[in-house]
Amino acid sequence: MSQRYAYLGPEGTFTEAALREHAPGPADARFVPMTGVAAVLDAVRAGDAEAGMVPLENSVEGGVNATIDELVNGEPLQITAEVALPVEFSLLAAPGTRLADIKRVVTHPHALAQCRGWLRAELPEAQTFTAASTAAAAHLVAEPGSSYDAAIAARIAGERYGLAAVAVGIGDHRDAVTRFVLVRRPEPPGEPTGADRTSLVAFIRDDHPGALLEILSEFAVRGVNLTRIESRPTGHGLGRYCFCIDAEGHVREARVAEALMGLRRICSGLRFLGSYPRADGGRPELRPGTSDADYTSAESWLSAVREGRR
Ligand SMILES: O=C(O)C(=O)Cc1ccccc1
Repeated sequence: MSQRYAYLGPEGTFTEAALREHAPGPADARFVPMTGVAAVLDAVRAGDAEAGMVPLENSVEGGVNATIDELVNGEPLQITAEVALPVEFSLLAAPGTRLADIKRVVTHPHALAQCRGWLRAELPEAQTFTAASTAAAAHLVAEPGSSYDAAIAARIAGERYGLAAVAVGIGDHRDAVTRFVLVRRPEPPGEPTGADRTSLVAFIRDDHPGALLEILSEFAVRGVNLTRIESRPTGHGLGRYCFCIDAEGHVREARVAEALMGLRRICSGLRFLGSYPRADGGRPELRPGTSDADYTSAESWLSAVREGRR
């Protein structure tokens, strides 16, 4: 059966480029553009798509809240793959438009944040507006009688919507990288590759001194390195946060499994978001005593103690 991949559309988004990098066109795959992150995730939840690609975080601007909040609060989904993509932003407008003509610029909030310095220097008078994606912004600019003069998007979006590049490479950080994730309905995680990441959301049981330290300790004592930790409001009152965590390793590895069980005991809620191969291929540096073999040997020792075999 043909696999349907939903993605943050319309055609020409960076997310589409990430999806094409992940699934470079098995003949039977269908890529389905959606109008927003929530629509992508809902299509997967409803079974209208087998998988969905959405942006998760950027090396300059941090987490994409629309994605994170959906993964934290919506009906559970599981991350099964990630793609890290360098992004290059272009200023796109109707052919013949000069920089001096541009008064109203539209794009995705993350693109805006990453081109702020360039806009301040080159278009200090321009008003900025946001759209559901960079390609959605390009589409808006291309509409007849559009109220926007230019969009910030991938150059390919300009080609797709008949816009010309007024400026290219306008991001403030040349080496900006965006991380995209492929989500599916919950399923048993794949086998560890040795270079994996585990994502989860931890909810503190009650606000008390050291609550975050307790969460971190569950990883620290088992030698599990974290690659991201971000607090997000739970929506249940000021000062109430959950922690979105990415850790090195796989839930099928003992040290990660034990850390997760520790969190499960001390947190009011714990949402497993997936164990999947890292895009950068990074392998954890194992601390002494934290390998699967060390855990197995400790379990055997405990059994011996309990059975009086010492
Ligand atoms: O995929 C896109 O085009 C988006 O609009 C999301 C986005 C925005 C900025 C950088 C990477 C992805």
